[in-house]
Amino acid sequence: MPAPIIAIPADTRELDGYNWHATPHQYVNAVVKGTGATAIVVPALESGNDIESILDRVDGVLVSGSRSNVYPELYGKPVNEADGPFDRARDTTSMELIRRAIDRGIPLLAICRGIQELNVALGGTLETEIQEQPGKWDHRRPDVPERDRMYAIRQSVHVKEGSCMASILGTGEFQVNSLHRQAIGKAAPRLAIEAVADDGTIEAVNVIDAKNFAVGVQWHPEYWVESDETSARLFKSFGEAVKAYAAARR
Ligand SMILES: N[C@@H](CCC(=O)NCCCC(=O)O)C(=O)O
Repeated sequence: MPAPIIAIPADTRELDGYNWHATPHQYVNAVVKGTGATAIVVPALESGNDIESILDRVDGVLVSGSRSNVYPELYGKPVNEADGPFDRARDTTSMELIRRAIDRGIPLLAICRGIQELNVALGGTLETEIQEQPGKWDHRRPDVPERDRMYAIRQSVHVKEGSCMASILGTGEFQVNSLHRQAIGKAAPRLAIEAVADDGTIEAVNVIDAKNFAVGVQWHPEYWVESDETSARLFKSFGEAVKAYAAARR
C-alpha cells in the first residue's frame, strides 16, 4: 500500500528578499520517522487554497509550531503589534484545515502554535506573555544558540486519568519541552483539557466527540521523536490513526 500522506500548513517566510511557503524540517522528519507517512506542505494563503480538494488527497493533518502568533482579532482581542509577529495567511490556512479535518474525521495533531489555532478555530481564546502572569513559569524558548538546547526537555506535564492522552502516553507526569509565550486562555467548548503544567498552563487537549484522532499539545514532540519515548508514543498513535484512515479510504 502506498504511504499515507500528512498535510502540514506552511508559514510565510521572507528569505533572500521574497516570500516563501516554509515549514521546519523537524515536522517533516517526525512525519516520516514517527508515523511512516509522507509529508506535503500546504501553501499559506489567505485565499486560493481549495481546502476540500487538499483534504480529499490526504490521510492526516499536522499543524506545526511557529514563532508567529495567531492574529488577536480572530479570538476577539485588540491587535497589539507587540503580540506579533503575525502570519495571517498561516492563520487562514491552518484554521480551515483544522475545522474541515475535524468535520471530515481526518486525523489531526496540532503542536504549539497548532494547539492555539485549534482552540481559536473552535471558539476559544488565547493569553499572551503568560510568563508575566503571577505564578506562571517562563515557557518561552530558552535564549541559547543551539537548537537542541532550545528544545531541551525541561518541564513536567500532568496527564489526566481516563483521558485520550492517557490512552496514548499513560496517566501521570511526563517530561516535555517548552517554547511558547502564548497559551490557551478560554478553552473552546469542544476541547477537553487533558494535560496541564505545574503552573496550570494547558498542555494538551482532545476534541470532544471527534470522529477520529484530534489532539493538540503545547509542547514539541516532533523534535525528539526519534529518541524520546513520550514523543515517539504520540507520533506512533497519530500514525496508527492516519494509516487506518488511509486504508479505509482506499
Ligand atoms: N508563537 C506561539 C507558538 C509558539 C511555537 O509554536 N513555538 C515553536 C517555535 C519555537 C521557536 O523556534 O521560537 C507562542 O509563542 O506561544
